[in-house]
Amino acid sequence: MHFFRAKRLIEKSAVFRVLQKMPKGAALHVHDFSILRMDWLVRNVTYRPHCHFCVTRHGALKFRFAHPTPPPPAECSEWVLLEKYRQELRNVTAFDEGLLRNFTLETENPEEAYPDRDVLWSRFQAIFFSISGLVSYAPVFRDYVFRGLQEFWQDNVLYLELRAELLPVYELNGTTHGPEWMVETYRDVASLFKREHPGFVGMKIIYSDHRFKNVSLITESVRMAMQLQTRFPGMVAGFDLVGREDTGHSLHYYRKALTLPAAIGYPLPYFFHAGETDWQGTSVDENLLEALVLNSTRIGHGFALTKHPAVWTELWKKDIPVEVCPISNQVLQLVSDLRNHPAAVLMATGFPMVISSDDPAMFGASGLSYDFYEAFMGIGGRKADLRTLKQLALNSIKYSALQDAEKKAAMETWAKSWDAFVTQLARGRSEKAAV
Ligand SMILES: O=c1[nH]cnc2c1ncn2[C@@H]1O[C@H](CO)[C@@H](O)[C@H]1O
Repeated sequence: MHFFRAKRLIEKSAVFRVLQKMPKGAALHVHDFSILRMDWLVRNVTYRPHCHFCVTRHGALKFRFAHPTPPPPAECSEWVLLEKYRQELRNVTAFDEGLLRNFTLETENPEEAYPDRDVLWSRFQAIFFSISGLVSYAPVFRDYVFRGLQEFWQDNVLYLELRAELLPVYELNGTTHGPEWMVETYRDVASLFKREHPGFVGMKIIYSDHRFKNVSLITESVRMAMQLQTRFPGMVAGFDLVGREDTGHSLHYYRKALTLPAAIGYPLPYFFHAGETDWQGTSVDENLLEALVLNSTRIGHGFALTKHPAVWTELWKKDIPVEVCPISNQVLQLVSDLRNHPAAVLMATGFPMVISSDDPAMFGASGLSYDFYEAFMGIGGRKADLRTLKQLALNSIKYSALQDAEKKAAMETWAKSWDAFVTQLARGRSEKAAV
């Protein structure tokens, strides 16, 4: 059953409630602006003063906080002050519900709404475009990151690695901040969160750029990744390329840019998206081979991996895990049957993997529990049990970009909460048995 239809049933299940309480370790594959439930953007952010919107030629909503009202952008109608617009509406609730629908891919009938990947990915990109005007406003950005961490922490996740594009963040007067400011802000917000939540380990950034850019732009980004990592070694874990893989450039196309760090003797870690497709034989498949050759630390998705036994074997030898994101694959790659997800083959053979949620807010999910549910009930098969779950949680810390000492500490923290979780689970069982 498609996740959009299964969601309510999942939430009612006893398995899901256990998974929510389970210490899941780390979220290693999540994208910057989709870590926090979208309803916060509607209920909180769009109600802040000076929020403007306009409608682009393609019918997408664009947002901007500004004072005074700036001239409209080229692709847009006039800016409308949202506060004023709402005052004139008869039914604000319906408007807000419409906004929320605009901010997620959720729908009753996904097969009808998204007949193919083109329709789906253009909606997906349009949502990122729309919400970026809200999240990239400096005061919102700080709150967004804090609340995003909170959402994962409440879901019993103690550490995150975030694919972040580090696009400019703006202030009310129109001034903007660059990537350094953003990494500093991520760092400061994460340490504030850590201070307030003992047991939380922190977060790192995987600087990511879009694979529709040409090789010279990506060369600049690779340089930027090295600069950022040199300046913030504890915060910047490495580099990745994001965006739709089959219409974007291949890793091979970027070869010159991506081999630059090695050529100058700088070991820049890579965390490539590769093989995020169920259609064999495209350059997306070849990205797997290229990711291996480029020494990727982990493989994002690796959905196509089982069709390439030689790459599969090599990755295994080098202990390079795949980051499996079941709900994302179902929604974005139109995978209908998660029991036959390639990760089921990988898991049955013991290939290293971690479970992550990619863009939970986009899919109407949150944290990691929904994806763990799909991994446990679908991918893991009939015999998946507490040991399976424990291994997946352990893997998420083992394969993280934490340094050895940090990793050891994270492992200890996680192990304590795991023991408490298992004790509680056993107590629950014996209480049930006594009734
Ligand atoms: O599953 C995915 N595969 C490839 N790119 C993705 C996926 N999810 C999100 N993004 C990309 O990440 C950017 C935000 O960091 C978005 O622009 C989106 O295109």
